[in-house]
Amino acid sequence: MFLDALKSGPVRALGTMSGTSLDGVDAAFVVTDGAAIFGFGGHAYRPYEAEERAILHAALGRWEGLAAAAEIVERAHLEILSGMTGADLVGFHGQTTAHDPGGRGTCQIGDGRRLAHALDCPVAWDFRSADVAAGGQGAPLAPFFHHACARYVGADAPLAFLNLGGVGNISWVDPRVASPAAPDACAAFDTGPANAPLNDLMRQRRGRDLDAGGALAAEGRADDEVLSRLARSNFFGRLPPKSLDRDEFAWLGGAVADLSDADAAATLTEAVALSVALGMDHLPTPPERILVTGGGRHNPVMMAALARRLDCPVAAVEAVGLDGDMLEAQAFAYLAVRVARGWPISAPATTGVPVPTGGGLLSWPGDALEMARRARSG
Ligand SMILES: Nc1ncnc2c1ncn2[C@@H]1O[C@H](COP(=O)(O)OP(=O)(O)OP(=O)(O)O)[C@@H](O)[C@H]1O
Ligand SMILES: CC(=O)N[C@H]1[C@@H]2OC[C@@H](O2)[C@@H](O)[C@@H]1O[C@H](C)C(=O)O
Repeated sequence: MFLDALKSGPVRALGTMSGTSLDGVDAAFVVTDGAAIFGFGGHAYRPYEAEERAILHAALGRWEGLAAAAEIVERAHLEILSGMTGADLVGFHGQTTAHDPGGRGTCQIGDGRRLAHALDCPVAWDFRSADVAAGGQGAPLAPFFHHACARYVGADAPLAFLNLGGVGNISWVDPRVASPAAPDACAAFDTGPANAPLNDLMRQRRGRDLDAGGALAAEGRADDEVLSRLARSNFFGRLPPKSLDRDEFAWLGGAVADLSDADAAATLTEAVALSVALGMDHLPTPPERILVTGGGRHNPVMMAALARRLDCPVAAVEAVGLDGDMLEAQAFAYLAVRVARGWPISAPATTGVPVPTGGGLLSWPGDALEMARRARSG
């Protein structure tokens, strides 16, 4: 069985990600023992349909009344995962609808017990709640995986992974340190807004999901006043660890309201690079280079702005043979194995949790039956 396989070495873990940009579900295999990565496997993507996306959008910022959204998340995951056979364990990220680690906590939807039952496979899920309950930010959680990636690709000096999804986050990792939970192995934080404000602008003004290829931003000029206002935001002066809710920089939408479509897109694109640049001083040492992952790396205007504003080389993660469309799904495959082993998935320098902390729930195929039996008898 799975636990025996885990004792004897690497397993095939299948991770999923449904991120803040709400475009769809990514799923990807990683072969790992929860420490080292031994290889990557197949992957798949299941976009949310327009109707599903509308319901998920309406769920953002909400803490209750989320049954319809949770059902969509579970159904979409079930569809994609049932077509991917051979997993020993699934790492189900679910969907964050609201995130306020210093206040109400974090709201994660999607029930891993149902998936475990339907897929007949153990499922690790609800990765963030325990970290928040222990006083951490609950995010970012990818740093331990990024650390393993740096070792997998043979890096021999500190480098940084910059994820540009809806929100931006950066992991500084030192591959010379063996354990990701060691104090000097990783440092991470959310950098600020990434594609979320730009996507929202495109939806409102152009009825599109994104500024494909940065085409609209390329026609415009970034507005210095809006960028200066952004730079004055308290968020950038705050020391890490720190994490963001998707819509914490939603005011940017109002700030560009009087600009032309192209200038507004150019400003929101430049805002991403500016936010990252403002975070660089918070890294322990200058990284050898920054490897960009997530959808933002497909936007050449955003990538050019980063290259212009940062003092170190910037490249997409493909430069070291990784897959930037799947890295987050792979992260939750890797973290699932750590959850199953009872190993930490976060540390003081990644989420601000007081000590390296495990977390995540592990559900087995029988758990949903037990849950239903209890509900009937109770
Ligand atoms: N070809 C492209 N041109 C411009 N932007 C793109 C392109 N492809 C993707 N993007 C941007 O990347 C976004 C998706 O990024 P990604 O899948 O990394 O986000 P996510 O995982 O949902 O978010 P997060 O990492 O914040 O949870 C899209 O919504 C879009 O804004
Ligand atoms: C609360 C939450 O879901 N945060 C996400 C979000 O999307 C990007 C950024 O904000 C990051 O903090 C995190 O996801 C990545 C995968 C992480 O935990 O590393």
